Amino acid sequence: MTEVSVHPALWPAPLATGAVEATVTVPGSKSVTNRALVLASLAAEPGWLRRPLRSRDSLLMAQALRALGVGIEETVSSSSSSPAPGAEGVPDGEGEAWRVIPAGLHGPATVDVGNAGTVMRFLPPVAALAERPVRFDGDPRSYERPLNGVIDALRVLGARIDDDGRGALPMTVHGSGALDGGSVEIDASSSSQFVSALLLSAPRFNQGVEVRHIGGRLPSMPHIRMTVDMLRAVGAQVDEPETGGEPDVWRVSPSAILGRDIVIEPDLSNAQPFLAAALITGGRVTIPDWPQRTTQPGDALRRIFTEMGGACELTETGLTFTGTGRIHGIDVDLGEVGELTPGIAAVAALADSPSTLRGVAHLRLHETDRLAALTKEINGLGGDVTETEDGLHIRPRPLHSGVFHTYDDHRMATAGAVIGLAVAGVEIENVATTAKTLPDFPRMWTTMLGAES
Ligand SMILES: O=C(O)C1=C[C@@H](OP(=O)(O)O)[C@@H](O)[C@H](O)C1
Ligand SMILES: C=C(OP(=O)(O)O)C(=O)O
Repeated sequence: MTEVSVHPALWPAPLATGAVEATVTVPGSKSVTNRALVLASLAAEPGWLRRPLRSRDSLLMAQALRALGVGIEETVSSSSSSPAPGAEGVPDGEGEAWRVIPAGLHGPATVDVGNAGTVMRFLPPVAALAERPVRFDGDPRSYERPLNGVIDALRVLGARIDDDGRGALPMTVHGSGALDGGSVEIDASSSSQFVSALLLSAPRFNQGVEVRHIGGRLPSMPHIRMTVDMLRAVGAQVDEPETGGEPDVWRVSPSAILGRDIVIEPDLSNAQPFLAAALITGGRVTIPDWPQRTTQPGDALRRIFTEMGGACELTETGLTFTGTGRIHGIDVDLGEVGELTPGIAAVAALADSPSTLRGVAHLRLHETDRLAALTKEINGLGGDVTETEDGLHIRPRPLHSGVFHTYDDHRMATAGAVIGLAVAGVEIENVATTAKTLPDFPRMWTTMLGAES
């Protein structure tokens, strides 16, 4: 639905000429921003998001919610603007804030999901609470990404949805202004976002929801934890496996959602390429405001990149990661943190020993088939990667120059840039695709390298 550029330019990935020494401020988390937008839109009173991510995925989310009647006002926090009551810990002048003013949700509307999993999965339950039809459409790839868990579940919970029978986009949700809710079984082994989607809107369902996962292994559990934590922070009552509930069952009671004032954490998955730069070049990179406690999967990088050869220190001010220039291979199950796979594969291709990345078969259904794309592109530079049933074997080889294709996948682009630090002549096709979650990536990358010692 959104225009995709036909002849994206090649971006020469800069080669590192020394150890990277930099402090990199990373914009807000996509996953936290888009959950916060949904919850604030369903709330009983206005709320604030401080330091939200402004990227394609979050702007599509905001645009869709506005189309359903929600007011989302963008302001720049400064001493001249009046801070919301209770806004703590955000100094004046520190970036943007979005004020979200909930309203009666209504169609008719068309939602462009782009290729955002969070938009295509989190918004159909919201549309089911709206009056009148809401049509969902998106990039060609969005038609191929699984949505059946959400569509089938919403039908069981009382919604009327017209799709073409494939359980995928495009589709129309015919909302009636309310949804019964109740109990539903889903197979969420292809995406944790099915569970998150149903839970996020559930306080507003007449009977709340009970979601029971009945399929194979559920990926990305930290993202479900994030959903549960954020629901509890807005006053919802949630029973879930990790706090004594039944395994694979989540329950949300009907309740009002409180309007809150929240500061969005930096996106730790988008910190990954910058940490990788320290690891690869034997440098040191600091990411300010790295949270002391978080449900973001990117926090696992502290452990994973340490095992691959670096060291890190988490202080009050942020995370400092230091590399030695020696990179070790790793045998790791990434099922909980699948979105880190492209960046880890890039580092693994430069290591001194082989790696096995497991537990990520569902990545075949992400922005692109990430297992096929990583295999093809790393091998295209002279690498030796093979796909397994649920991941990748990566045997490091001397790599050479070439074009690294991205398949409209932001994390392929940043993975290619990481390889380009160590391999001369790597060109990234369509680096602009990083705009999905990190629009300023090329400038941030060259600024970081400008600070090489
Ligand atoms: O809920 C979320 O914010 C996300 C959940 C994960 O999706 P999958 O469970 O489909 O992998 C993750 O990969 C995606 O980047 C963001
Ligand atoms: C899988 C990802 O995104 P989405 O939210 O579109 O699923 C990702 O960002 O790595």
